[in-house]
Amino acid sequence: MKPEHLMKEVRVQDAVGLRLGHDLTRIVPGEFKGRAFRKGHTIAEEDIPLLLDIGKEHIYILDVPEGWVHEEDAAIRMARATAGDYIETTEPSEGKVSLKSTILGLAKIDETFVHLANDIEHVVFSTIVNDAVVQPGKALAAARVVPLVVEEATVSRFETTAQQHRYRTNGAPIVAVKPFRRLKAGIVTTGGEVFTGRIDDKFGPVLRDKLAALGSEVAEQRFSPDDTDSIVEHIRYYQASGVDLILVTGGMSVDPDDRTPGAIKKAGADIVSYGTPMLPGSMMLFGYLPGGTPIFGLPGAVIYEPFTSFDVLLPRVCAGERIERSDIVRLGYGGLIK
Ligand SMILES: Nc1nc2c(c(=O)[nH]1)N[C@H]1C(S)=C(S)[C@@H](COP(=O)(O)OP(=O)(O)OC[C@H]3O[C@@H](n4cnc5c(N)ncnc54)[C@H](O)[C@@H]3O)O[C@H]1N2
Ligand code: MOO
Repeated sequence: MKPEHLMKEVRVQDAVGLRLGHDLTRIVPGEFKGRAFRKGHTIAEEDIPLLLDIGKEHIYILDVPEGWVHEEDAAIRMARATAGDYIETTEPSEGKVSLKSTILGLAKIDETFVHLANDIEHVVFSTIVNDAVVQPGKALAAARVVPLVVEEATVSRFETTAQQHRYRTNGAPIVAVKPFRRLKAGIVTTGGEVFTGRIDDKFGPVLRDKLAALGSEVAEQRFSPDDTDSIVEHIRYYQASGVDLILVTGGMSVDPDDRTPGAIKKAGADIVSYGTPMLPGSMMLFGYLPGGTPIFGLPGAVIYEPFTSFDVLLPRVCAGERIERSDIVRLGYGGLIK
């Protein structure tokens, strides 16, 4: 049985008093795109001109038989099967249900599931990318099916795929948001030109803004000449003062005065990676100090470029994720920003 045989087609002029089988969309370029009539709306005499304006000479009156699922019910079930922590689902509109964040946090989306789901014929499960920073109200995913009604098997296959995913991953979320922790960061700003006051420091304000945007803060900023032992001393000071995160700025590339990577190593850090296959931000270093405090070596580009490898890794650190070398290796693909 084809879906079109499940629906009764009625001329709009004959539809007064009947209930609409699905949302009807109106598009006026530059002005409006949205729902003009809601599913279930009882058609009145005065609706007929607008129905004709949006190109409807006939409408569907729907009677969904056993074994078939209306697009709205399908979308609701798909959203329910995938929504995890800090996600709210919208009412269906034009057959679509969105999964929106209720908080500021890190988007967690399982890419493997998304591909498996969209391999089911008629399923549309569209998401943003994993590990993006999301604001409250931001949609992470939207679910719908293509025809107005689908076979029950389509929806139940989607639900089973979601269940199997949970089983396979020990309950990992399909679409969820991880809240950020409130971290206190200590900054060590290197560079003789800043230390001696030849130029004004630009790293402090940039890092304060980036941390504040994620709900964290700078506890203190200390300045150091390009001297390994001095940098190590500042790192140790922050370790003793118990900050959650240490950011060492400048001196990350190839000049003889670039001491930062050596100093971070000398402070005892386990270096996850010096070098990040993203541009800009390729000279970034990331590691963990004994005791587990994450430490970044930040290249000069962070004060100039709005989006670098630091903007990819900082949110993950704020969300409490442990960064492995494989996470950094994967940044190369799609990592050429500029
Ligand atoms: N021959 C090569 N040159 C460069 C390489 C390379 O691999 N080979 N890498 C490039 C990349 S990528 C970057 S990023 C930059 C900068 O690296 P550094 O982290 O070593 O930056 P610095 O040399 O310390 O400073 C560069 C520039 O930025 C100014 N600066 C630094 N800190 C501050 C501050 N706190 N406030 C204001 N301005 C600051 C500094 O005065 C310099 O003008 O290297 C590329 N070059
Ligand atoms: O480390 Mo640099 O940030 O690639 O410009």
